[in-house]
Amino acid sequence: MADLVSLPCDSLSSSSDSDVEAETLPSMPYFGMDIGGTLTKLVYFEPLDVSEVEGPEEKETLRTIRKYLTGNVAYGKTGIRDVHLEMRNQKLGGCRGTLHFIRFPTSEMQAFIDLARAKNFSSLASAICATGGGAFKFEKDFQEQVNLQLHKYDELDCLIRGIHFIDRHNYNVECYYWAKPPDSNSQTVDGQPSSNLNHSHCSQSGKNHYVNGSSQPDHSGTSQLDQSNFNGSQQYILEKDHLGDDCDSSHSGLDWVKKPFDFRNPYPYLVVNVGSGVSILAVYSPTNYKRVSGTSLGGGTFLGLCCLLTGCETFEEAVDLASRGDNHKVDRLVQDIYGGDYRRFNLKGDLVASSFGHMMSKQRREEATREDLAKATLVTITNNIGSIARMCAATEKIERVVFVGNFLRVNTISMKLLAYAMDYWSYGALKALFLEHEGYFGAMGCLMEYLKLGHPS
Ligand SMILES: Nc1ncnc2c1ncn2[C@@H]1O[C@H](COP(=O)(O)OP(=O)(O)O)[C@@H](O)[C@H]1O
Ligand SMILES: CC(C)(COP(=O)(O)O)[C@@H](O)C(=O)NCCC(=O)O
Repeated sequence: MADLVSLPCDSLSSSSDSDVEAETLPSMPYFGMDIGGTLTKLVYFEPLDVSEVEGPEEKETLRTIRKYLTGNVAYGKTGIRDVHLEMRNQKLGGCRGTLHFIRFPTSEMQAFIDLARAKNFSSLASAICATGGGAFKFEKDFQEQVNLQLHKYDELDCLIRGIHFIDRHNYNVECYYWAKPPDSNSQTVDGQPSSNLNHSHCSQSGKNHYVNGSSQPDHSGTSQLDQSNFNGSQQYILEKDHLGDDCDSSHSGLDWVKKPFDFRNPYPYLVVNVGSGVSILAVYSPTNYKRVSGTSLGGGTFLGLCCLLTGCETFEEAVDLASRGDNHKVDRLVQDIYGGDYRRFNLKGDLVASSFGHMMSKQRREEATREDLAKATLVTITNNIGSIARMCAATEKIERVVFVGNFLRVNTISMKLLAYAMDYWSYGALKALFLEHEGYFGAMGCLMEYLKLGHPS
């Protein structure tokens, strides 16, 4: 089998395509694989025409693989193709085709290896490109059981490359944010108690004054990176009480609305990758980034704790339970401790003072439902991630914070809470951004490595 096959499509594409570098693509099939702590993500590029491939046996095997992947939306009991994320008519290395996005639990890796053997994958390629911790963990299994080498790439390099590639190729659709509705100051959310956040800083421009003479910053959404309260710490003593009625009482952002964001010139920005655990990166250019922090309290923690506390079995079930719960039955609020607001430091009574703080009471434990426990777990993990992200943004002096990772899948509660928290705690200085392909950027970046595509400009 030849290492390189002639391109099935036009091999020399127009010079205006920034992503074209290689004149020949490596052997098909074209896969990028990200073997994460919980989920394995596969990005499969399906060229429009495979007729140029040499050898009838190879052609047949390629067809079988293509038919299996694109003819199904579910694979076995746990594999899923996210059809809604499919990207058609994409040009990669001079070749047009469709990008498909597939995931399965990493715990099912043995079934995947068995499938690769059954589909005779190694007759087509001697190696697959892989990233994520599992690229290291499962390397020997692939080698011994399917005779496939894993070409390993760093997961954070792949993540950044994948973000830039998909954003450029899904222009105007990929990146979005959650915006507060025009009259958000007067709204409460879905009949829920009004606060889910750990901190509150009400905005009433011109009304309240600090002893150093500065007025409290407003929530206009304009950049205020140099403001003293950027990191949410309260360094000033208030001259007077300012917990007025016009404080935003909707502390969950649940009434916020989705809007597109132009991500063409995003630098510098922070990436908060919420997978099993959380990695936080500061990105300064397409090729310059650093990992600034991380936390072990991530998506795996949410799912693990939820399974323990509620007996649920899946992520979808956990999020659904949370959507019907009330965390205030579980969390202790400022008013549970103060009897009302803690006025001196601007903590409203309905803020969470102590996550799960009510659960020390036997009666409260008996009253809390599975839904309440799921919601409290989701809010606790989300707020903690938001808090750490906010501190990293302050330290790095960065305004845009992009949240990715599959923790955000079907999880608008967390997205809106993060959007709200970023905005509120920073007085509008920080903007939380989100990307449609949530957990697939590592796998996309890995496919780019395989195809030897350059960084999009
Ligand atoms: N179908 C699912 N099964 C398990 N976890 C899921 C699922 N969908 C979303 N999640 C959430 O996504 C997290 C994994 O995110 P991901 O970005 O794929 O990370 P990793 O690379 O560590 O696997 C899980 O911890 C869980 O919170
Ligand atoms: C080790 C990891 C990079 C693995 O990535 P994941 O599979 O969770 O996406 C990530 O879980 C992580 O950064 N954990 C937090 C470690 C810490 O900084 O405390």
